[in-house]
Amino acid sequence: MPQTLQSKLLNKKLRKVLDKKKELTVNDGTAHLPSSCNGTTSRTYASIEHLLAPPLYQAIMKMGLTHLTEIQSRVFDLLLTGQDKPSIKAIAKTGSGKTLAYLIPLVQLLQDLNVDASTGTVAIVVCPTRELAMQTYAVLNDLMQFCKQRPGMVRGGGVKKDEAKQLYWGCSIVVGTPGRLIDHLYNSEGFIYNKFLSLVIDEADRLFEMGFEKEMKKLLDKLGQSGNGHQTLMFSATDDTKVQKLGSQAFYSNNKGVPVQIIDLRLSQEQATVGQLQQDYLFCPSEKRFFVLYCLLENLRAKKVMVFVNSRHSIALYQTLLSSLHLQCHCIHGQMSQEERNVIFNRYNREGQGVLLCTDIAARGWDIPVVDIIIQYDPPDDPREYIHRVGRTARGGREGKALVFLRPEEFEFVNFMRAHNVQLTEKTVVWPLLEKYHAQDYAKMQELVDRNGFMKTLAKTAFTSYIRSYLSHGIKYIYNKNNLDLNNVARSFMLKESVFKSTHDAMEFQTKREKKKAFGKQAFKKPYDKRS
Ligand SMILES: Nc1ncnc2c1ncn2[C@@H]1O[C@H](COP(=O)(O)OP(=O)(O)OP(=O)(O)O)[C@@H](O)[C@H]1O
Repeated sequence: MPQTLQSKLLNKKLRKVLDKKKELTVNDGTAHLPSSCNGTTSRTYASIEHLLAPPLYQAIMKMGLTHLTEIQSRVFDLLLTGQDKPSIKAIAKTGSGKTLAYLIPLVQLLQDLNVDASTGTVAIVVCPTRELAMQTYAVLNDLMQFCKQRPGMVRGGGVKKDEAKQLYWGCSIVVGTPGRLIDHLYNSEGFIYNKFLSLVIDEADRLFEMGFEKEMKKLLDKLGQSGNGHQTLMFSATDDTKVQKLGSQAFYSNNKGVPVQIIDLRLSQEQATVGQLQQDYLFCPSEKRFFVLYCLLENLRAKKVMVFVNSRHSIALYQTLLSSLHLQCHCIHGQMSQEERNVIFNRYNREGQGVLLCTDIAARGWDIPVVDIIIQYDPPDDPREYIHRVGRTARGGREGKALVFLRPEEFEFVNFMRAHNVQLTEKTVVWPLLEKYHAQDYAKMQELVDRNGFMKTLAKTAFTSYIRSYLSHGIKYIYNKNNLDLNNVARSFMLKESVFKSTHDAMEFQTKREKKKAFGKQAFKKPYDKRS
């Protein structure tokens, strides 16, 4: 499709500004050098003031940013100073400041082009979860507080009509989740994006995985029809060869000759996670898992803790049991209503201590202030998910701890993670002390399940979900069903014995359930609500 006159003019204007900037750029040779402790380089925002429009610089100063992080420095060199407007694939560790690395150049782009509400949307940021979209939108709002343009947000769970109205009034940058973005691109007449220039895909490896790939294809197709040729900026802390193919299609489907640059900060570093993160594992037999979790949480009452659990049923069970002993926990999972999710997300964000029981919807991108420790009670799906989960702590140069529960039979996990550049150290459990101080209270929780029919049903459902998720785990040689003693597993769900006679029975049950899910009415009800 030929370029429109308007977009040509827009690109010409942009090139002029960029040329001017190139002349002004001074590389003092100190960029990218790590500074003392807080994860930033020695390069300051003051030293790049000339590359930034006054309203943007003013906002950056108000946000208290002084130094650039390495990823910011590398991305700005390409997007703020280069003559071309390249597409970028950037991989940098969790908490390294990727959000500002892409948002600052986008806001600067608006100033360079002097766009206004009538120009429509010039840039779109896609995020895999609603909370991540909200968080990114909040940072964007801060950055644009002195700009004349307005940002917008569209996400599952939001009021579609209000979002459409907001788009109609003109949002220069729109942050959103894929399903809702597609919805507006196809159905909202007031959504003007014929001068669209930049697409950001945050948590790119997640967004090109199964489950999102169809939506992403649809999104790219639709944006491709805008005909201008846009840059694509992909960011993540991890990469995956399985999804690389689809990801590279995003670069080339509508780039109209836009060059592609790769920034992979992992190559220069031996560890996949940040240095100030202490990572431990503990061996714990199946039947003792919840007992040990309870003891840990008792001892961590004064800390801010996130506990990753693989099913919402387990979350419901553990939350009820723990609160019966006055150990209050927040919980968040994909089946909660959006309002509930917002309330919990905001409350946990504000609190200085407390426990959040969560599923993997909280694994990626969440920037919660000062989480002290991440506990992976149930196993992560793969090394990438492990890296994102532990990345919720030790952010922005701060220190943090992470602990993963392993059954003794799962010891290979340690070597497996070492092969993925994650070093774990063993934490020993002093069993006699735990028994001495906590066994009595634990017995009270056991009694609660024994006596209460509702709790027993909850425990059975949680157990069933755990077994199903264990049996479908991708790393079979580590999470091996053959060495799973179902009765012992049942004990950590406060049950006397397993619901199934064998793992085979559990598999059968799983198949029936899945068939029902695939062909039942529920499967078609809310296609975009299920994952996020
Ligand atoms: N230049 C900077 N100076 C000080 N703090 C910064 C800077 N850049 C980012 N931060 C802070 O560091 C924290 C982590 O940033 P951000 O959320 O962008 O990380 P990320 O790389 O996107 O992490 P993830 O991969 O987990 O999504 C945030 O609290 C952010 O405000």
